Amino acid sequence: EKWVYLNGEFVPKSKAVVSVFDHGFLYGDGIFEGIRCYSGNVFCLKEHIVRLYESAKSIMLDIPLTPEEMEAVVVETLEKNGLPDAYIRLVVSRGVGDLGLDPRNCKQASVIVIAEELSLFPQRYYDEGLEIVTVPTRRNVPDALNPKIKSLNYLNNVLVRLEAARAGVLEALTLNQDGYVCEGSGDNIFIVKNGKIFTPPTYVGALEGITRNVVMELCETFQIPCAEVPFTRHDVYVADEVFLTGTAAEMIPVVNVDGRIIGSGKPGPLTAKLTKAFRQLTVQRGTKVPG
Ligand SMILES: Cc1ncc(COP(=O)(O)O)c(CNc2cccc(C(=O)O)c2)c1O
Repeated sequence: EKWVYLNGEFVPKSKAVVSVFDHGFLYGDGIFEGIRCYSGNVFCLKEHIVRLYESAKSIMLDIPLTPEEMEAVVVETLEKNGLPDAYIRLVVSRGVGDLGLDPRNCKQASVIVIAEELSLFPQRYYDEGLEIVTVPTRRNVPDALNPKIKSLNYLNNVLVRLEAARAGVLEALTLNQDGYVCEGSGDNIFIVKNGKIFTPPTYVGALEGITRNVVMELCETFQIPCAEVPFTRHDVYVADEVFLTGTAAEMIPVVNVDGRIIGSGKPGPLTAKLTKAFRQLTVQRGTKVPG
């Protein structure tokens, strides 16, 4: 049976429970990270931990572990479960309180680390490309809840994923309140046009994805011009290539958006080049799990 790290100890998966008075459950008052381990290498662990503690600071949530201790807990959870390839879900909630909203009544944050096998989209979509649609549900307004905070408030994302499912596709594109393209329900978007790459700036309302940042760094390495500029659905439709990025999704080509065939209708050459380089990085950059 798998082990889950729960508030300082490892418990069997079947016994990994939190209180109904946990404000992560009652109000979504908490933050999380999705991290991936490739052949014993926890990819970009430090970057994920930095984002976790920034999210915590932003919502004034005190994490009862130092970043170094948190990194060690992630590594230990992988070791304990003997998983060389895994998806890690790291959750920190405000913890147990009373039924009132006030977070000051929560004495101790809950810290949970889960390690599971995971593959998000079937392999053939990586080979052939995804079809996605734009959905009516807009992305959260940034000054209501900053999209750079990876919070447990994922109902907006869940509703987007529902609308994708109702449209018969696996992922959706969201717009912000001004009609600019934002991101998918759980991944960032990139478009390629005349050898240049574009991705929405986070102020449009997108999460600052770790994978997104790695791709932008790879563009620098390959001297491919890459800019964070707001763009619209029209720009997506007329792009030469489109792909999505995320820890769960990794890098996945998109070949059809709202019925418009993207470029040749096949995954594009720049997408392939960046994906190959990304794959090489996944076993190089990160923290090794001993044993
Ligand atoms: C809204 C959003 N945007 C972008 C990403 C990609 O960020 P990273 O490159 O740092 O992973 C995410 C994170 N991706 C994410 C989080 C939780 C669940 C799922 C799912 O698809 O089930 C996906 C996300 O939730």
